[in-house]
Amino acid sequence: MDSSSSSSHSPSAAAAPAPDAGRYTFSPKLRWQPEVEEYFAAAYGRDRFARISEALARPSRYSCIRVNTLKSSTDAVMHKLMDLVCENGLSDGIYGMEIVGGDQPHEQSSLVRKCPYAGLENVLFVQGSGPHVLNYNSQPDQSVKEVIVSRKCAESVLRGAQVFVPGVLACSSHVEKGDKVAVSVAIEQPVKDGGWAVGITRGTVLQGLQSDVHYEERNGLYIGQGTSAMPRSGIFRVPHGIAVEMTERVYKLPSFNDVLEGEIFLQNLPSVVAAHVLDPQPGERILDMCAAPGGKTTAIAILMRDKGEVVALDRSHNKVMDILKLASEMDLNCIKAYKLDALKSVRKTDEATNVGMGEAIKTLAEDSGPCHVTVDVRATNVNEESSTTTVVVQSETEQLFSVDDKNPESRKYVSKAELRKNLRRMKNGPGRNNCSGGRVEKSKGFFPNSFDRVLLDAPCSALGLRPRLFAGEETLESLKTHAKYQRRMFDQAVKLVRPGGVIVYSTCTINPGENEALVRYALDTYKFLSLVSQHPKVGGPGIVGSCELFNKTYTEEWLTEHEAELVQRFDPSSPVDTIGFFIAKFNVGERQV
Ligand SMILES: C[S@@+](CC[C@H](N)C(=O)[O-])C[C@H]1O[C@@H](n2cnc3c(N)ncnc32)[C@H](O)[C@@H]1O
Repeated sequence: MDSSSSSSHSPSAAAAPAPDAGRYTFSPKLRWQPEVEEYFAAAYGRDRFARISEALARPSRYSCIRVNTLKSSTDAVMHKLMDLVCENGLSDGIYGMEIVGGDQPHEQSSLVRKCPYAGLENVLFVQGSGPHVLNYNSQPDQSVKEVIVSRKCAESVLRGAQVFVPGVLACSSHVEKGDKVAVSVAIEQPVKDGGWAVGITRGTVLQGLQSDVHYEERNGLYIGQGTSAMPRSGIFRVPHGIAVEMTERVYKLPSFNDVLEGEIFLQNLPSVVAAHVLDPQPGERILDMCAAPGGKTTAIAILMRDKGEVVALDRSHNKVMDILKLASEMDLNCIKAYKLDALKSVRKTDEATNVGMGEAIKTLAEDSGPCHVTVDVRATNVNEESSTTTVVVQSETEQLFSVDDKNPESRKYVSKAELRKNLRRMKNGPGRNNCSGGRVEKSKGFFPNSFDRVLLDAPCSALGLRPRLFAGEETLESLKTHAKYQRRMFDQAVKLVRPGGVIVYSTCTINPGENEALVRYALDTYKFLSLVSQHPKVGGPGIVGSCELFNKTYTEEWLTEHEAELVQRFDPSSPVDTIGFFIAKFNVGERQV
């Protein structure tokens, strides 16, 4: 759609102080629902919450890289990355630009460095930089062409992406392929009758920086400068593709696309820490309840030296495919990924493991007359927890059949080659994945007490992810809904872990209702759980006490001083400069029957 309306960008209360003519810095103000702001201010104190809010609106100034130590060493990867930084220009533009505040350019040699925290020797940091001052006035007589992008698009660009076609909201009238364009972001603003609106329709024509009556509103919201990859008409006509190749960015982070694939994984530091805190041991059986895209799953498998079993669940088919793809890239064989709603991950004990299989075999035996039935669980696709159980049955006449336990009547001839393949799988372990050609296995769930350790990296409000340019979509009500969902998931985790086992609970949100209040619920509900200390410890303590807000219509219990010291809370405004994240670790004692 190519609207001919001129810019109607709504007034922005998020505007920064007026910049020098043509020089722009990035200084967005993160907006919250007033009731949520009130609640967080009660939890953190107003000043600390303001600092957190400010930090959330910009990206971390470094990239964290986890090394696949089964394929390479941290030292070897460090040297390769240093070479890449120097030779291939991963550091393009990290130097030589004016930086606002104290974050000055680094020496090339210190761009890649080892993570300084004990226990995280498999982690490297690659330095980025910003915020940089943007200057559009190199040719003052020429009017500057502009592109305004959506908030989601801008958040990706701040993390290093290009501007893709669907992300463009508005553009100057005569943009041609190859033109230099200034890129800014349209962020939701409060509207008179309540709620929020972006106030700009896709296809809007912009009048140029100086002549556009609204250009002042975009102060503080410029994210960089780029070269248009197509004319304006294309940007609003084609469905996908790069619209603008960024050449100058307000924050610069080196790009790792297709770099050392399988050897490294770009991952937030707290996520790496969460996998280490779980402390998985080779040979154990681990459950990763909400696993996609598999960042923590693969970290766990590597810590186990690919020995044992990591069961990775996600409710989305495509996301399970992502896990399997990542496991395959990293050459990890101990990961088994299934599509399953984690809220239904406990299988009832009265469903005996092999009922389906037994029935299937009986039916077949009765049907085929006397036969010699061989069921080698390891040699076949048999999976007690899978809904596509396949049993290979060998009759006296050496014929091989597979029987689906959902449909015992069904018999399918299985070639000897297939059986040999299965035997090979038995020898080589469970296989890199349980899907081929896009097929993902579903699971019926797992029996109680069947895992040594469980990681519940819960779906959450994600209010710790950064950069985040708007937070008004979350209300107190929606925050409560996340918390209820997490409790139900935690209930499942408690059933699945064996006595003597471990549960690690984590989220990427700063919301105490999904963090400390979950821990309170866990400890008050399950007396056999104990909160334990964590290694490595990088984050700070949890939040102590409780809150009562809005005439006691909103109350929440958090932690005691002692408990707060045992959890890890990653504050985005701390010098560690990570996303907002929370980790709690529980030891599981004997249940009282
Ligand atoms: C925080 S992300 C997990 C990130 C992952 N642990 C990692 O480190 O790469 C949460 C995931 O939970 C999944 N999810 C949400 N509800 C679920 C459910 N009921 N059962 C299983 N997975 C669920 C989402 O699809 C999403 O991939």
